[in-house]
Amino acid sequence: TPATPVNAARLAAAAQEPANWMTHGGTYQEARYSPLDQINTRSIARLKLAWYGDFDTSRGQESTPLVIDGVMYTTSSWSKVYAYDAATGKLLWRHDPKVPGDRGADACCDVVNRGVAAWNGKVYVGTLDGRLEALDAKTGKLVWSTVTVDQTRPYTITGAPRVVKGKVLIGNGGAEYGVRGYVSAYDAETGALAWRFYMTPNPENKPDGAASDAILMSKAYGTWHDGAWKQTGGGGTPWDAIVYDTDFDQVIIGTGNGNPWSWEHRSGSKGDNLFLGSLLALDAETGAYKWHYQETPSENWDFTSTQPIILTELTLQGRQRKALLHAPKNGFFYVVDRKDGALISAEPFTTVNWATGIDLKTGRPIEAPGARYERTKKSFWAMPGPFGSHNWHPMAFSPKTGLTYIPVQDVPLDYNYSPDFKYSPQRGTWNTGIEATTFAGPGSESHRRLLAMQTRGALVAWDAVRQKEAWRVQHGNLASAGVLATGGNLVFQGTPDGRLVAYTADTGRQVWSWQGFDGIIAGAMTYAVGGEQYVAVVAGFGGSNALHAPFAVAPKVGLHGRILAFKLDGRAVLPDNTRPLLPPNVPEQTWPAETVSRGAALYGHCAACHGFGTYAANVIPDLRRSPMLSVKSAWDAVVLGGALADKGMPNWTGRIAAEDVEAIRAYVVDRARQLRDDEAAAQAAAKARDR
Ligand SMILES: O=C(O)c1cc(C(=O)O)c2c(n1)C(=O)C(=O)c1cc(C(=O)O)[nH]c1-2
Ligand SMILES: [Ca+2]
Repeated sequence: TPATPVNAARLAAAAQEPANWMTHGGTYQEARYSPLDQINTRSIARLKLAWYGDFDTSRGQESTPLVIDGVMYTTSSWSKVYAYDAATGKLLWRHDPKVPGDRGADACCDVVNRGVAAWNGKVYVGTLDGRLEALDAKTGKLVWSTVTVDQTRPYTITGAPRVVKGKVLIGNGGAEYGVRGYVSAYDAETGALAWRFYMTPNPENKPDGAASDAILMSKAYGTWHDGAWKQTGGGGTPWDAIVYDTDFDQVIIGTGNGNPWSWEHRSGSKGDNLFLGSLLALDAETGAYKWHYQETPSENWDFTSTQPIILTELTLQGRQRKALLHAPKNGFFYVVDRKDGALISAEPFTTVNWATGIDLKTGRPIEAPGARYERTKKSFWAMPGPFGSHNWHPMAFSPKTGLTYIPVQDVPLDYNYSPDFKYSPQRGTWNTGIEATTFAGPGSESHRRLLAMQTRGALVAWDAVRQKEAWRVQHGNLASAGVLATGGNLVFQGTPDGRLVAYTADTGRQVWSWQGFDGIIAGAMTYAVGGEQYVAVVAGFGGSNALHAPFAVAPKVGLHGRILAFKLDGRAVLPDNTRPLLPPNVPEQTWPAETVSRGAALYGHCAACHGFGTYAANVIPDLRRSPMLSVKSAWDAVVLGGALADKGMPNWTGRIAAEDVEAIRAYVVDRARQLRDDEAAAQAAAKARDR
C-alpha cells in the first residue's frame, strides 16, 4: 500500500519515523539528530560510498536532502531540484527553474540553495530570482509557481521553504544590496498568499496590508530614525532559519542584518532598529506577532540572526524549560525560552571581541569600546567579522549526549569607517556603508598567509546547560561545514577539501574519514531504506567562505556538484572530476602605475564573486588564470558583451565605462604577474627542500 503523503500528523511525529527525513532539519525541532544507529562507532569502518549522483551545476552546494518513503529530493546551486531512488541513486526526475544567469549578481554569497520542503505529494523550492514553485513529487512537473518578491529589486531566495499546517513559508535575502526583508506564507495547494510579515517598518509608517502592520507601527518604527533605510528598506532579510514550534503553535524566524550595515548611515546612530538581528515568533496560523528577542541591537557588523535554530527541552536548575538553542553570527550561544522569548543564558562559544558578554537582566550585549567604528571614526579589527562565528552551516543537537555541535569559524575583519555613503540602487552593487578598503583583501602573498593563520574552523561540542565547551576539534583552515548527529554516537562533518569525517559524539574522537574530490560545506543527513541506514551529503565548494575568504581556501578540488550516499559495505566508485588549475595568464603588455591602482579600486565591482584582492577559490574563475585575461577583445566580450551571462557573469555595459574595464584588466594582470612570481618562488623553495 502506498504510504500516506506528508501531512501535518506525519510531520509533527517525524521523530517516530527515523527512516525518513521529511523536513529541512530532520524534524520540526530541526536538531539534525537521528536515532538511527546501524552505522555506529563499531560498524563505521565498513561505511563506504553506496551511490552518487552528479548535478548539472557547479558552484556552492548547500542543500540538505529530504528522504520520504525511499525517494530523495535535493537541490543544487541555481535552485535546481533532483529526485533520486534513495536506495540505488537512480535519477527519477529533475527540475530546472531556469533562473536567469544575471540574477547571480544579486546573490551576495553564491547562487546557492539549501533545499526543498515536502507536503501532500508535492515538493517546494524557492528560486534564486524569488519564485516559490510547487512540483509534483512523483514526476517533477510544475504544479504552481508564484513570484514572491519585487523582481526589479535585488531580492534572492537561497533558503529552504518549510511547510506548516498546509502553508509554505519562505523568506528572502538581499540585505547587502538593499531590500526590505520579509517572510511569506502561501497555501500549499494553490500558491495563494496567506500572510506576510516584514522585518523592518514601512518607511512612511503606513500599513502594508501585512500581518506585521500593527507591531511595526506601534513598536518597531519608533526604534528607527532618519537614515538610508528609508530608501534601501533596511534589510532584516530572513534568508535561512524558519522553524515551527509545535508546543506553542508558533513559527520562529531568525532575522538578518541591517542595510546599510552601518548604523550611522542606516539610522543616524539611533535606535535598536527592530527587528534586525532578532529571533521573532509569529502565530503559525495568521503570522501575527507573538514575541521577539533581539540578539544584536543597533546592528552594525552584518551580524545576522538567520543561523539555524534548534528547538528542545532542557532541565535548568531543576526546571524543565521549553528552550531554543541559537548560535548566530555574533558569537554568543543563546538559550531562549520559547514561551515568551525570555533570555535564559548567553555565553561566547568562540573568540569574540565586539562584546564582553550579554547582560542577562536586559538581554543586551555589553559592547566593547571601539566596536562602534562609526563613533570612534577608526577601524575596528573584529572577531567575528561578517563571516560570523557561525554561519548557515547547520548545527546539530543530540539528546543522547545533551551536546550541541557547532560548525564554528573564526574569521576576523577590519571594519573601516566610511564618512560618506551614498545609496546606489544599481544592480549588483553592495550598499554596506563601510569603507570599500574593508573588502580589499590581502595585498600580497605574505599578507594572505597572515590572514590565513588568523582564520580557523572548528567543530565545537557545546553544553547548553552549563554554557561550556565540552570538546573541540580544531581544523587547520576555515573548514566550516554542516553537522549531523546520530544515535550511533556519531557526529558527521564534511571539509572543504573533500572529506566526510565522523567523530564520536561524546568525546570528539575521529573514527572515520572518506576522501572525495569536491569540497563539502553542506550538512549531512541520514535515512533508511530496506533496513539499511544511509548517510547522504551534497558536495560542492562555494558560498561566502569560498567567494570572500580566499585567505582560507581549501586545496584545489573538484568543482562539480554531487550528491553522495554512504552505507555499510557500499560499493560505488567515485570518478575523479578534478580539473587542472590553469597557470597564471600574464601577457607582455604593461600599463602605467596609475591605471593599475585605478583598476585596483574599480575591482571592487568584481570582488564579491571573484575574490577579495583577486584571491579566488576557483569556484568562480580566478581571473588571474583566465584565458581571457591576455586578450582584450575576449575580456571585453565577457565584461561588456555579456558572453558568459547565462553562466552568471553580468553584462556590465552602462555600469562600468570601457576604459575602467581596461583598468581592471591592468590590475588583474599585475596580480597575475605577482602570482606567477609567488608560485615560481614556492616551487624553487620546494626543490631546495627536496635536495
Ligand atoms: O543579508 C542577506 O540577505 C544575506 C543573504 C545570504 C544568502 O541568502 O545566502 C547570506 C548573507 N546575507 C550573509 O550575510 C552571509 O554571511 C551568507 C553566507 C552565505 C553562504 O551561503 O555561504 N549566504 C549568506
Ligand atoms: Ca548579510
